[in-house]
Amino acid sequence: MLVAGFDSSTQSCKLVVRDAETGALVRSGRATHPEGTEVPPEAWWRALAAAVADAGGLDDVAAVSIAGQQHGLVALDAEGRVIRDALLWNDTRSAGAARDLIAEFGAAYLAARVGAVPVASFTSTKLRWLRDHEPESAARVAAVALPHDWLTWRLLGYGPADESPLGPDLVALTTDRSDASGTGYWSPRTGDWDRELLVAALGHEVVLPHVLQPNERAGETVEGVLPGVPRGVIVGAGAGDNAGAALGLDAREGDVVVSIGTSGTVFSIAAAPTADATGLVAGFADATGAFLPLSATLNAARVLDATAALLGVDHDAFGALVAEGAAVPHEGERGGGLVLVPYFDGERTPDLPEATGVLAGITRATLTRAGLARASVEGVLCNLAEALDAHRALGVTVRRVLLIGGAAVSPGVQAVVPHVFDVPVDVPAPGEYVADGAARQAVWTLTRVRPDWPVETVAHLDPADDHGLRERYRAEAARIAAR
Ligand SMILES: Nc1ncnc2c1ncn2[C@@H]1O[C@H](COP(=O)(O)OP(=O)(O)O)[C@@H](O)[C@H]1O
Ligand SMILES: O=C(CO)[C@@H](O)[C@H](O)COP(=O)(O)O
Repeated sequence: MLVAGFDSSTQSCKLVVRDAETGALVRSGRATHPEGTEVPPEAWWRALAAAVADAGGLDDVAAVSIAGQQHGLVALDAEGRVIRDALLWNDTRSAGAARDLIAEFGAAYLAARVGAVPVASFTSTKLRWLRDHEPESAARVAAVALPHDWLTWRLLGYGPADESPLGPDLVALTTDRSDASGTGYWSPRTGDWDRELLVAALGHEVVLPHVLQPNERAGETVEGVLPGVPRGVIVGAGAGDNAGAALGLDAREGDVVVSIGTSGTVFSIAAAPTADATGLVAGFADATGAFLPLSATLNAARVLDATAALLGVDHDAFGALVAEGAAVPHEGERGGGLVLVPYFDGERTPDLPEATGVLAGITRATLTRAGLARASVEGVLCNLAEALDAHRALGVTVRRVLLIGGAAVSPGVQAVVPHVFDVPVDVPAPGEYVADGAARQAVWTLTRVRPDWPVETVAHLDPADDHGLRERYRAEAARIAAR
């Protein structure tokens, strides 16, 4: 018996088809998403269809789940049509709306009520932005969904009357605990939507998706929904991508997952909900019925992409340059060496949406290609290590880090990791762990038993001396925050 899992992520849609019993990868598919921080959801649906075609169809698959990028605002009108392009998690135009909501309710109050202090990424702030900047669109909103909710709805056959077999039944929208917890108007503590905060953000009531439990069915597919998708495939609840990755890795308490993809994320499994009034750690829910304290940064793999592009090298040559730079001792370098604070796209953790990156410690000796490559990796990792410390401050147990995401395989990243993280780091075999989590959920939904598939590790990195790097990074980051 086969199952399938999707990861509809920021940059692409990835699909894995796995054997339900052993977890063996049978085939996979992939398609790219458009660039930009506002995207027509239709592009995700086209990419999902292309990923299905790329994988040779799902005719032999018994169950499927969709995980996806969190927070994105999909606003639907009463006819089930998307009202405007979706504003994604990395769109910072709603930074002012986040400040307004915090001013109205208070950071500590919101953290206690919905587990997190809103930042520009959260759906609630995007709704407030819509109310304030596009009031005609805001007035037409009849339902609000997240990317994975909307894709699940479409896969079940719902959508505008002329585009879907089942038509625009908004009440058929579903989501899961993990993605609901990233909206800013769902409480991980009570498990309920917070409609007062929804109305405070948008200005009026709307239909919100029904929140499914981790192994609950969203429904099953019908005829004619998508080429390569037969009728009768069981559709699981889906998940936010980070909760999907935690499930895909079978992460347990004591494990902290650090992902270096489009976003940088640090998340851990917790038995009880968290509420961090500093806003550094969002108290999300996970995809197993537990909780997922999470910090997300806007600046991760793309900082390395940008630095590699500047240096005119590909990923492999960039990794070699970083490894070369990592061998250079910091001692004796006046100022201690280059420090790159990587706020290229503004930053979310810490909450500095208007910030830009800074390169400090420049001397004639330090400003080398290898030094710059190394500093870019160090900066991205130090930013994530600061977030890890914020988890510890909340009482999260940190026994080891699991390093995943597109850039985790880089030898340059792996050369720097021991000097930044003060706990052992395991690097699971390169894979699509978000899509794998969705596939595990599909099995769980189908059989009522959470699968126990193995996870292979390809590297184990023990902590090493940081040569004062974390302290120098902290000083430079503090200078930016103080501005
Ligand atoms: N060997 C590598 N070294 C550094 N970065 C890499 C490498 N391979 C992929 N990446 C980067 O990883 C990012 C994609 O990460 P991924 O986790 O797949 O994305 P997403 O966050 O969209 O799911 C891209 O920015 C890509 O350039
Ligand atoms: O905003 C968050 C988590 O809070 C991001 O993790 C998004 O969920 C996007 O993830 P990727 O597409 O980068 O994997």
